[in-house]
Amino acid sequence: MIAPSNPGNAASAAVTAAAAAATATAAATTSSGTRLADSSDATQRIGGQPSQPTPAPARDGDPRVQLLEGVYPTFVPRNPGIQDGVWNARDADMVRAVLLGMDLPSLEQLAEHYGQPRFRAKQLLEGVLKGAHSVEEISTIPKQWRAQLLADGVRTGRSLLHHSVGDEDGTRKFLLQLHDGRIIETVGIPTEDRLTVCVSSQVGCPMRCTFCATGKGGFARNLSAHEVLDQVLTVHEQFGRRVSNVVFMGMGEPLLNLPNVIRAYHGLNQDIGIGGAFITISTVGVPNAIARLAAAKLKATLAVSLHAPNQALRETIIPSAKAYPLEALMDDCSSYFRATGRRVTFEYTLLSGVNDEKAHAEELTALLRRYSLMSHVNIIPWNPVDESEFKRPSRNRVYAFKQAVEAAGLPCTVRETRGLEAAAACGQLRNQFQKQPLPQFEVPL
Ligand SMILES: C[S@@+](CC[C@H](N)C(=O)[O-])C[C@H]1O[C@@H](n2cnc3c(N)ncnc32)[C@H](O)[C@@H]1O
Ligand code: SF4
Repeated sequence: MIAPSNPGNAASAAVTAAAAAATATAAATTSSGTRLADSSDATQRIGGQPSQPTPAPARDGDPRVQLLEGVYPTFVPRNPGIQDGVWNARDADMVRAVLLGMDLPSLEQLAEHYGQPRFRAKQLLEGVLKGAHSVEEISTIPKQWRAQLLADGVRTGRSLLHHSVGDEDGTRKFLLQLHDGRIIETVGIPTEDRLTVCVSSQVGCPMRCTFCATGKGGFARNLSAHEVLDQVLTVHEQFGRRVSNVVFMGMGEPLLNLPNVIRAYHGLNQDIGIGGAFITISTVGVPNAIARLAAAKLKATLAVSLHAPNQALRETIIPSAKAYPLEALMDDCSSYFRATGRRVTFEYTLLSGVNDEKAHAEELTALLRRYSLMSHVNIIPWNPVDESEFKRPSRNRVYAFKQAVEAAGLPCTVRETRGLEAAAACGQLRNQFQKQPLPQFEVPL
């Protein structure tokens, strides 16, 4: 593991400033021009309660990562404040409750708080999973209680469908408007026997990879677990079909939002019924985070966005690589494999004339073989992004690269480009609709 490039305090101060900037600009504008209040203000006023300061999230581990995770509050997290089996929830937590993503014990405590029998907790959960967008629509619970929950500002956690586009190959991209007016992208990718959802983990992304439309669009905040689950429920509803796979390959860097990603994983697994092996978490690399992911003992597949076989080239396309050198990243992948026994996938976005030479393929396979990770290479031909100087490689070039990787004995696939991706790379559609530019700032990794 590398040493931090910035002393902790300086890094913390920088990220705190970034967090404050994100919060200060949290008021957003809808497509119709209506200005929406920052949701933290809105929740503080719910139910006529006096303004309450939002509780600071717990910060264990690396403060550089933790501070970004805490950019935005998670309302009632899974197992909130449970210590020795007792939930020390305050009334203020109740009025901020979001049902989606709460686990059964927490929902039971919510029911008890209102003097309702425990079995009502299951009715709340099932109501939301079956498509209730508002507490009012959960018809299995008493009408009077519904009114009370509504008055207290208890939300289901569902977003508004803002816009959607479809392609003839069946892929559909959805823009979802969140509680605070911000917009995220989610994609449903159907095949005969699968429906995969490509979920976002953040509003924007602070990593600023040079070839990525999301990276160019700035960063606002982390998503809460319920905002990830909502994306999957939306795709399920829109396609009228069971979701089989979830990939964290939409907007954002999941390992900068690890607690919420882990909570979302458990919700996907336990509430929505998606097997852990059918969930993929993709990362460009965040110091200390891969070890924390290993410690969470998920069955998900780890996909690492490598995109270059050496440090010098990687730094030119991924700014955060300067703070997290390739060797340290590979050491962490190796430790992850030893700790979990799970194969790591390496993603390689192929950029014409930048990283697509045969020599790059050979260097890549030599690197992966050195770490003997049972790795698998997934080539992603670059999808054009407006105002970008990169070029998409030709089909011949893509398959020549694949052949060179396979010739060295490593399994390699090419990610099929669906029509929509070719027309609008990840993050680009959202950039067109998020009228208010998001702040740009450095992640002091
Ligand atoms: C959007 S990122 C999200 C997950 C995570 N932040 C990461 O970088 O792995 C998912 C994958 O999409 C790739 N990607 C981003 N923009 C792309 C583009 N315009 N064309 C092809 N792949 C792209 C990234 O390199 C990454 O491997
Ligand atoms: S590729 Fe991933 S890490 Fe890089 S800017 Fe895009 S979303 Fe963020």
